[in-house]
This record gives sequence, C-alpha cells and structure tokens, in this order.
Amino acid sequence: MDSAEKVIEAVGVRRRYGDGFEAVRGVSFEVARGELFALLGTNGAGKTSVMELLEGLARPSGGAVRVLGLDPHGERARVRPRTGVMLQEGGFAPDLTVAQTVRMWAGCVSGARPGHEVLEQLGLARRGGVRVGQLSGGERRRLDLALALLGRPEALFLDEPTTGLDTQGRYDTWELLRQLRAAGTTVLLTTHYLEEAEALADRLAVLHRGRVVACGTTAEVTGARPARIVFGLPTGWHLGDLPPLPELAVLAHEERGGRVLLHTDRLQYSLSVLLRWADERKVALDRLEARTASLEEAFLAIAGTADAGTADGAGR
Ligand SMILES: Nc1ncnc2c1ncn2[C@@H]1O[C@H](COP(=O)(O)OP(=O)(O)OP(=O)(O)O)[C@@H](O)[C@H]1O
Repeated sequence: MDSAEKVIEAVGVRRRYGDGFEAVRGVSFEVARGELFALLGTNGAGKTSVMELLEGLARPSGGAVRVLGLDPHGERARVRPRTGVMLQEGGFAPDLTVAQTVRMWAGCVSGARPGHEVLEQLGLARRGGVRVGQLSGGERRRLDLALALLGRPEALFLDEPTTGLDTQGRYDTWELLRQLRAAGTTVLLTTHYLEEAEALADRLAVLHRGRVVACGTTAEVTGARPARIVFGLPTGWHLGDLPPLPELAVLAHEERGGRVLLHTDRLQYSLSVLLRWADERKVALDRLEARTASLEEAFLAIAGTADAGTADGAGR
C-alpha cells in the first residue's frame, strides 16, 4: 500500500496498563483512504485498547500509531478536527435535549454540518426536543454517531456502533456507513456481529489476547477454512455407500440426525464427484447445501486454534 494512501496505521503497537497487564502485544494493520476496516475479537481481546490509541486518548507503550500521517496523541489538535469518534459509551448530559446536545457539540467542531441534517440522516429528526436521558439505548447510539459525523470527518472510529440497535436500525446504519465510504470516508469499526463485518468490511483483523491472529478480506480470512456439503441420504443408503473419501477429496465427514456433513477444501470438485455418483445411482440428495466457510466458522476456529497455541501466560 502506497504510504500516501494510508489513513490509519498501527505498527507493532503495544499497550500496557498501570497494573502491568499488557492488553495489546504488537498489533499491526493499516487502513487506506476510503476503506472500511473491521476489528474483530473475543471479549477482552484488545479492540477498544487499540481504538483508544488511534483516537489519541493514550500513548502506546511500544510501536507506533499514525492517523492521517500524524501522531494522534502528540498532534491531537491537528488530528482531532479531521476525525470522528464514537466511543462504546457516549458521555451525554441526560438533562439536555437531543437538539441542545447537537448544538453544544457543533460549537466545539469547526465547519460543523447543520444539526438537523445529521439528525435527519440518523433518523432522529423528530426526537430533537426529547431529553437524552429519555432516549432508548438504540437512539443514544444513533445520537452518538450523529455527533461523530458533525465535523465531516475524513476518518471515523466507531466502537461497536450497532450494539443495542434493532434489526432495522442496524441495516440503516450499515447503509449510512456504505454511503460514507462511497464518499471517501475512511472507517475503522469494532464489532461483535460477524455478519456486520461480512456485510461491510473491505478488510478485517481478528484480535485475540492482544495479537492479530488473522487479517485480510473476508474471502482471505475464510478461504483457509474448509467448505461444507450437507445432505440427507434416502432410506437404505449410508455414508459407507458414498465414493471413498479421498476420491471425493473430503477432509472429514460425519453423519448426524440423518444428515451427512462433508468438509472439503475443494468444494467444486467434491460436489461434482458427489453429484455424478448420485446421478448414476438415481439417488436424491435431500436438501443438498454446499457453501464456503462463513466468517463465524472461521472466527471460532481461529480463536480456538489461537487459544490452544497460547500457553504464554497471557492471562485474563
Ligand atoms: N484501564 C485498564 N486497566 C487495566 N486493564 C485494562 C484496562 N482497560 C482494559 N483492560 C484490560 O485489557 C484487556 C483488553 O480490553 P479491551 O477493552 O481493549 O478489549 P475489547 O476487545 O475491546 O473487549 P470487549 O469486546 O469486551 O469490549 C482486557 O483484559 C481488559 O480487562
């Protein structure tokens, strides 16, 4: 990646907290202009700890972070006006109304967009007179995102932006993020929703115990996992009647509840051998499904493998 294109960079980043615990242990990734990048990980993996370093809220204890080519902590005054931040917990004054909150926030941002425009964009136009303390959890998340967008940011940092939103609210936010990306905004988000990363992210990194254990496009991260073929055999037919596993290029198989599950890393080949076999014997494969690994399967396998391989006292 050309260095001029890099908007967000983490290079061998470490973060040790005051109690001595090292929550981030040499994390590296970069996000190009206009790219949407997702940070995934189990609870406590270090996602928020990394985000906070990129937002300039703390200095890394090792390695380096750059945002828009600048040090987000040391050069905060230059970086802050060009970025939008949505923390996991927005610190709102509960007695102010939505409109007052937006006005107050706009006063701190240079070149702020009109408040009604961002409220409209986030579906909060009719909630301007409501006190923040009376908003639902999902509405508060949307207000948080509205505030992050007030300053027309070049880079957006979103910590779990859709947590607490209902299905419609989540889809609306996805659509908004797609529009922002299309307009050239660079987005880094954390999420626990793997389908969210699958739907939105150009690239992603999976963090586990403070380290990046997988990084790339969804296709790259899932590509290393076996695909699945699932079907039911008619009465009287059994797993043993299928062609031998090596001939099917199947890595593993199981039969459960009358369904056969085959794992393969050569999906098209395995499927064509299976279909030819069924065709020749006039065997109907009941509710046949064939699909590549989902991000969820890859995530669970990656986290499991990483756990098995970390006997390094990472703790917590
Ligand atoms: N101020 C702190 N002092 C000491 N340890 C901390 C502090 N903040 C976070 N940690 C620890 O650092 C680790 C990473 O926390 P972090 O919040 O970055 O994880 P996360 O991936 O964002 O988790 P989640 O998905 O649960 O939000 C955890 O073990 C957490 O307990």
